[in-house]
Amino acid sequence: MNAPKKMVPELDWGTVTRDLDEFGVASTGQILDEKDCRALRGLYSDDRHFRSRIVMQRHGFGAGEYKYFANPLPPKIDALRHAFYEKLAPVGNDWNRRMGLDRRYPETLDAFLVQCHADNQSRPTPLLLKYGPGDYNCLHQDVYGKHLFPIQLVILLSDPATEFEGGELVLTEQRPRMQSRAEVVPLRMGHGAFFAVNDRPKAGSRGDYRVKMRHGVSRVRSGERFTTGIIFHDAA
Ligand SMILES: O=C(O)CCC(=O)C(=O)O
Ligand SMILES: [Fe+2]
Repeated sequence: MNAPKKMVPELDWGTVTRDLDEFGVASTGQILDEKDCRALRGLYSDDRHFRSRIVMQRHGFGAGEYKYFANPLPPKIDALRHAFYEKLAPVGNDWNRRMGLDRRYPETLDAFLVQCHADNQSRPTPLLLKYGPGDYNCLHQDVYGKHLFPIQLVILLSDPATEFEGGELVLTEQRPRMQSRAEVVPLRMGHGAFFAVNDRPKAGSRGDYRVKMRHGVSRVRSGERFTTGIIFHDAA
């Protein structure tokens, strides 16, 4: 008999934490199989799953579109959001301590969301993004109010070998009084990356300093690219 398929894969959290600390971004390895990726992509055209649709060009965000999932979230997304939050909360707490911020994150996502909801940050933020030829996502930060969890996740739902060209995930790190550094994150279908939402501490020769991160997507040169984003704070 086959064992039931686990909803949440085991990740190498030691490596994830180390890469997040050093670079502000960490590859996850495979999180979703091809069937999961196709199933999530398949939800895009059915508006019952979503609370809103954003056409990026209308807001100057880039080109392409995305939709925020409505509650209840797809079970897979909800399971990953809960499980990964618990692994990342200690990293967030360590970052805040090193940046001199008072905010500490509770152990569970539900406890954190109670805090968000108490201040009217209660709209779910996980989203599905769709890019066609020529589309791109300008460098940005997913901040939706005063409650902010400092790390988020994106998972690629299309196959870069066969389904699209271009469309690389790009991150920039802005250092105080220095030029910005860029990082391009190669992703495979079903693989993802954790990255800093905005500020993070960076270890320097004279202690920690604060760097500002932004993320975006370079121009899709051909084909269609889907991703799903898991942000842990809810939105106002
Ligand atoms: O499509 C991507 O790779 C990035 C999407 C994004 O901006 C996000 O998930 O917050
Ligand atoms: Fe984003």
